[in-house]
Amino acid sequence: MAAMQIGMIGLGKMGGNMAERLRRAGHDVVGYDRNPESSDVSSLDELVQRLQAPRVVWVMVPAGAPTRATIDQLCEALSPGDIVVDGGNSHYLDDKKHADQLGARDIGFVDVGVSGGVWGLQNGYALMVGGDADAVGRLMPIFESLKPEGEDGFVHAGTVGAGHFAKMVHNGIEYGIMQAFAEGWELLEATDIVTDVPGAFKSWRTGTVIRSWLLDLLVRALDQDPDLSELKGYAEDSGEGRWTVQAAVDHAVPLPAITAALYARFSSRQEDSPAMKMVAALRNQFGGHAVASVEGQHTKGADAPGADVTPPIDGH
Ligand SMILES: NC(=O)C1=CN([C@@H]2O[C@H](COP(=O)(O)OP(=O)(O)OC[C@H]3O[C@@H](n4cnc5c(N)ncnc54)[C@H](O)[C@@H]3O)[C@@H](O)[C@H]2O)C=CC1
Ligand SMILES: O=C(CO)[C@H](O)[C@H](O)COP(=O)(O)O
Repeated sequence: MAAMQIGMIGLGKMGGNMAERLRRAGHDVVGYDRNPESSDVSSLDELVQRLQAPRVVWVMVPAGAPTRATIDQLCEALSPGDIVVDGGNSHYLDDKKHADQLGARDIGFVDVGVSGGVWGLQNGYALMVGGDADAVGRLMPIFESLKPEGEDGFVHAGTVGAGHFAKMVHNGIEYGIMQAFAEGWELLEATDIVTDVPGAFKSWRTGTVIRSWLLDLLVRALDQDPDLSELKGYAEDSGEGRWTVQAAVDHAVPLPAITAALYARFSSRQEDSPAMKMVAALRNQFGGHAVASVEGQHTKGADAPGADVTPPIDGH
């Protein structure tokens, strides 16, 4: 596979390792990051000057405003025949705008959904590519070096936007799988029935229907902190999950599992649940059911006749 020259913008957890994987494969990589400590050049303009035309520049910065600003700058600095690759987790609807903006100057655009996280340097990166066949063909030596060894780990998913749409759905699935593992773990931990919870997860790594890399990573996390006591039950999201749900609404496709997983993250960020306060207040209003006060005590409803503590639920 022919060695190429490529500019990499954004040398963080992803771009830094991707640049290193490309260098190990023999490519000439010039990296630019706004953080001078990790950058090979002092500005985006210097990066462009260091590259020989026709240039390839891979953008690997946070999605949204940083990616848009970088593509605006590249549109000014690059020349006809060059190609810009957006490998960040950008919204798929941004891709058409970027392709049109760059295309007006005869600069090509390819969107790539990248998966592999901080393990990609050693394992390779799965790539989901959107763009026209000529541009994608020119980039194949780069893709071949980034992807994992073997047949899988690469798809030319369609025209511009298809790469990021595929990655968005991938991440939606990621939300659902993680949530299912997390809920299973909570149930096992909440009961005394299985006495070796980490052992149960370990045993599932081989031969089971649910063996997977996420399961391997779950086992690794429990090895490091067996009951996750060092963590708070708080999970951020960076956009892909909500965009998956938004796309599902736009196309009237039911995604109950992925949607629930997204909402579970929102719930994790609440110290208390305003909605559940209202549910408690309404139960108290109509049924005189006990509520938990902010002091943590169960109290009777002030005006409800005969309000008392809810009896235990008999599940059988
Ligand atoms: N971390 C992950 O597991 C994955 C991340 N991604 C996506 O890859 C992109 C990069 O993510 P990470 O490397 O994890 O983030 P990061 O925060 O580790 O790195 C981002 C880098 O971009 C630099 N940067 C930000 N704005 C810049 C600008 N205008 N010009 C030059 N450099 C700039 C920052 O200084 C930083 O070094 C994001 O779009 C992210 O959503 C995609 C797949 C997996
Ligand atoms: O793309 C990824 C993994 O495939 C990134 O790690 C992404 O940040 C995960 O999404 P979120 O931050 O919403 O959990």
